[in-house]
Amino acid sequence: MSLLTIENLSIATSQTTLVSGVNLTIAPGERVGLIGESGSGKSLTAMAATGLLAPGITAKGSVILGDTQVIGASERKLNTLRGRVAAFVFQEPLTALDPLMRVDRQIAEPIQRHAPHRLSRDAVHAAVLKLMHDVALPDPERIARAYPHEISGGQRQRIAIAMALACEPQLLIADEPTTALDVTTQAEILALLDRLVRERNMALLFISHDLPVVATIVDRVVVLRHGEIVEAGPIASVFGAPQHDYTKSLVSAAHAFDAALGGTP
Ligand SMILES: Nc1ncnc2c1ncn2[C@@H]1O[C@H](COP(=O)(O)OP(=O)(O)OP(=O)(O)O)[C@@H](O)[C@H]1O
Repeated sequence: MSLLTIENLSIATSQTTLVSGVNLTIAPGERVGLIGESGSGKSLTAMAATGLLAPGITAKGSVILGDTQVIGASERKLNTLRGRVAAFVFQEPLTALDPLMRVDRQIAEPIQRHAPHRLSRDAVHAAVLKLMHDVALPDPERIARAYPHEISGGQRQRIAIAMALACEPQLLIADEPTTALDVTTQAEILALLDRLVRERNMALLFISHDLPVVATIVDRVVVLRHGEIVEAGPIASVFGAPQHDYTKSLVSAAHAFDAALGGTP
């Protein structure tokens, strides 16, 4: 059974269709990339997966997350899925973090919200430190007491990942999680996501405009252009023998970049 089944999804404002005819399934433990240029509808598709579209934007078709039809579901129902069935990591960790709250309280919040019973302070603190350890944050006792502006961008993204992991989601949706980071930190965060997804047997929907980045972490890729899927398949075939002109241009741009860096053309 799949974890996420999107069928014939269209997303529109009252004026324009932004996404149309999108089909996408993700099985438990599967890693899928969603790629396309800026504005192609990647984020909207991901938001629709958990019913997070902004007011004034409507989705049609079918989105089944876990065993729930997301389209038309109540906020109350959707809140039981968010965090537990699917959790998000966004491009800019500061959007997920409250600038005025210490890191430990922010990680504690989803732990407490989803706990089946009230947890003691010590139990919450231990759970926070465990998550910080899982995302390989150095000096967790210090960082736990810090405010977001007192830590690096890479550390902030690790905190955002820890918060996403708090409720042990079956599907992690990572929307350009490394785009705002420098190249070295980008590689570290990718390696971390790769390890966490493997160790926790989570499924991954990884969104990026960057084909080489996607290729390092997913098995299968779906290419969006102007709100429609133009190509989909295992990473080796999409990379090795792209069919659509747009995908061909993405692949040759990636090869050209590689060649410029002295890699294999
Ligand atoms: N709230 C909104 N109201 C109107 N249009 C929107 C809204 N959100 C997104 N759009 C439009 O929908 C299209 C798809 O947006 P989306 O954010 O999904 O693109 P994307 O592929 O994720 O791009 P990026 O890589 O830049 O994040 C864009 O043209 C965008 O301007």
